[in-house]
Order: sequence, then structure tokens, then C-alpha cells
Amino acid sequence: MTIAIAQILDQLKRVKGPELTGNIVDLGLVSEIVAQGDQISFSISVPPQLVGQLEPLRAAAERAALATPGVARAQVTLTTDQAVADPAPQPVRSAPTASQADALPPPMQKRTAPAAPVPGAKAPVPGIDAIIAVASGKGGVGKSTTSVNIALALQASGLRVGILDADIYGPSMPRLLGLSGRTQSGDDRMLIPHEAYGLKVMSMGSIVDEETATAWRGPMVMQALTQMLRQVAWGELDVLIVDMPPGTGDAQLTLSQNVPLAGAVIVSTPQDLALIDARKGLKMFRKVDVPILGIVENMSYFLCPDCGGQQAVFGHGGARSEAERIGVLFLGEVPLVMAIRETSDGGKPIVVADPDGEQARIYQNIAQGMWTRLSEERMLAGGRG
Ligand SMILES: Nc1ncnc2c1ncn2[C@@H]1O[C@H](COP(=O)(O)OP(=O)(O)OP(=O)(O)O)[C@@H](O)[C@H]1O
Repeated sequence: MTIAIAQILDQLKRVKGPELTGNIVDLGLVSEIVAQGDQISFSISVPPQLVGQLEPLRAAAERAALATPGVARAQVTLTTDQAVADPAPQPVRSAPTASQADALPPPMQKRTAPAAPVPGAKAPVPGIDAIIAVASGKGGVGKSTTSVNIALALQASGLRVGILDADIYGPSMPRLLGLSGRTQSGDDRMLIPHEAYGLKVMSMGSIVDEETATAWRGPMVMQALTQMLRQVAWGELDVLIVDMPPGTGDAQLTLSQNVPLAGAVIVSTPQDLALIDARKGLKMFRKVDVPILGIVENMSYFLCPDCGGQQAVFGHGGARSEAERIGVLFLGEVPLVMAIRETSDGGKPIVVADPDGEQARIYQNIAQGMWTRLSEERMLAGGRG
């Protein structure tokens, strides 16, 4: 049965606006409705200052949408700024100044500056002391593997740690941490994170299926991530690691602007190409004033399981020399080891699968270096050290 969008809109007209006047459709608050099979998703734009109080509105819209014939599931989110990440139509953006344009990496030059952050988006998340992004300039360099092992190493050192899988189109955490089942919400409607090896975990992969997420447009992605950050019963955390989507495009920039990041770590392979992309990542975080805590070189060399010999499969040492050149801390080299891939794919990352082994020690040193750097940054910024 094909879902008629007009019928959904008719149902949604029964839902009053945030100020209890008019209805959400006529007020122009409903985004494009994306339908896939019997599932639909859309967002409702609401004033940022009211977002915490409008769960009843969201729930009413969800109920109304589900009353439409043929709709079996409805994913409804509240957005606070329609313009932030909507790729079409393009948001009105101010042009960069000449010096800003010069400072941008080549593919972004001559393009417009990103939209302003959502008001309040940089406010701290209650209970979370520090949020750290792990990013990469391109996909497949081992960002998620590095994120989860760093998180587990921090946790093993006694910190309370969470991990947020912000890679909405290719979430890795369910596989890396052996998670299954959907995230539930509690009585207070806060999402209850999964727990794995002592980590609190939120992943888009535990909320919607990949097909639904792939159909989402910019504002819905941003809103889903905001929800995954702010409407979660994290409890008290010393640190939340955010596994960023790969790349340095507008989506990543918007995310970096809208999450109160204490710092960022860049993962790169030694290949020239990956390094060039990593440089873009560095520039992106600098542009939004997020301190770079360091660079990790992943798949640095191949460690032969039989002879113990090392081979520089992708060249070697590129990230270290690049870090030195640009004055960023080099956090460490992770070799290309079968055991890292096998443990990751097996749902038990190497830091917990072999906590006393050589690879775990490498991740522990990286985590420690990153944590020390964060304390230094905070002291420099006059915050808590
Ligand atoms: N040091 C390593 N040694 C061996 N295999 C590794 C290592 N790091 C990552 N891998 C493997 O490489 C693949 C890609 O890693 P991962 O998913 O962490 O990359 P990613 O950068 O997060 O990818 P994506 O861009 O898809 O999000 C996985 O199969 C992972 O197990």
C-alpha cells in the first residue's frame, strides 16, 4: 500500500503548534515527509527555548501520523533550526571573509561559510564532563575501531565513559560492541543507552534501521544526533567519545559546531591521500575553535603474526612527521594487525579481548596522551584541569 503524504498532512493538521495556536502544518513547521515502505519520518521545527517541553507535541504528531492508513512506523523528531543542515533548499549563509576563505581547505574554498550554530547547542550536556570527537578525513581508516578502543582504554583507567556513534549512515558500534536490540526509553522518555564492557553506548544503529536513516535529510540527521546526545540517560560521565561520520564536509562541520566539544582526535593512515584528508579535518576543527588533542596513525605498519616482523604497507611515519610539522601532538601508531580486525568484527574490541597485550597497551598510551592533552587544554582555557 502506498502511503499518501497528503493524508498524513491532514492528520497532522490536528496537532496544535508549540504556542497552542494554529496547527503544525499550516504554521509551516513540518519538514518534508520521507516515506519508505510502511515507515515514515519527518521533523517538526520548534523554538530552541521550548524544545525541552515539547515532547507532548512530538508524541501527538507521531500518534496522528500513525493514524494514517498504511503507516506502521513513524519516526518524528523535533528540530530547533530548520536552516542548520538542510541541504535543499540551501540555507541562507553569510559569505566568508577573504581571510576565512583563504584559511579553508581547497574543496571548500569559494563556498559559503556554514550556518550559525543552533542557539544553546553548545550548552554543556548535564552530567557529562568532557565530549571528545574522533574524526577522520576519509572513510575506512579505522576511526570507529580507534574510537571504541580509546573509550575502553579510558574506561579501564577508571573513568566513566560513554560513546556516541554519530556515523548515522554507517553506524559501527552495534557490530564493534556486539550489541543487538533497539534502544528503549524510560518513564521520563529519556533514551536508555546500551551498556557494553562498562561503556554507555548510543548508536543510530540501535534506534532506526539503516534504510530509514539513509533516507533522512540534513535537519533530521542533526535533530536525531541532538536527541542522541541530549535526551539520553547518560548518568554521570567523565568523558563521552563521539565517533564522527567520516569526512570533513558540511555535515561534519555542522556537527562540530553544534556539539559542545572539548577537543578532537584525528585518525589517519600513513597514506599520502589519507593524510591530505586528515589535514582538512584539522582545519575544520580549528575553524570552529575545537582544540585538536592529537593525531593517531592507524594501520601504521603490518605486524606479521608468524615472524613478528614489521612491514610498512602504506608507507610509515607520515602522520608523525605531519603532526610535528603543524605542531599537533602525535598520539601514537596502531599497527595493522589481524587480531584488531578479528576482535572488532567479533564484538569484543582488543582492549577488552586482550587487555594485557601489546595492542591494548598502544591504545592505553594513546588514551592517556589524549587525556593529558585535554587537561592541558582546559588549563589553558581557564577551565577545570
Ligand atoms: N589497526 C587495524 N588493524 C587491522 N584492522 C583494522 C585496524 N583498524 C581498523 N581495522 C579494520 O578496518 C575496517 C575499517 O575500520 P573502521 O570501521 O573502524 O573504519 P572507519 O574509519 O570507522 O570506517 P567508516 O568510514 O566506514 O566509518 C574494519 O574491518 C576494522 O576491523
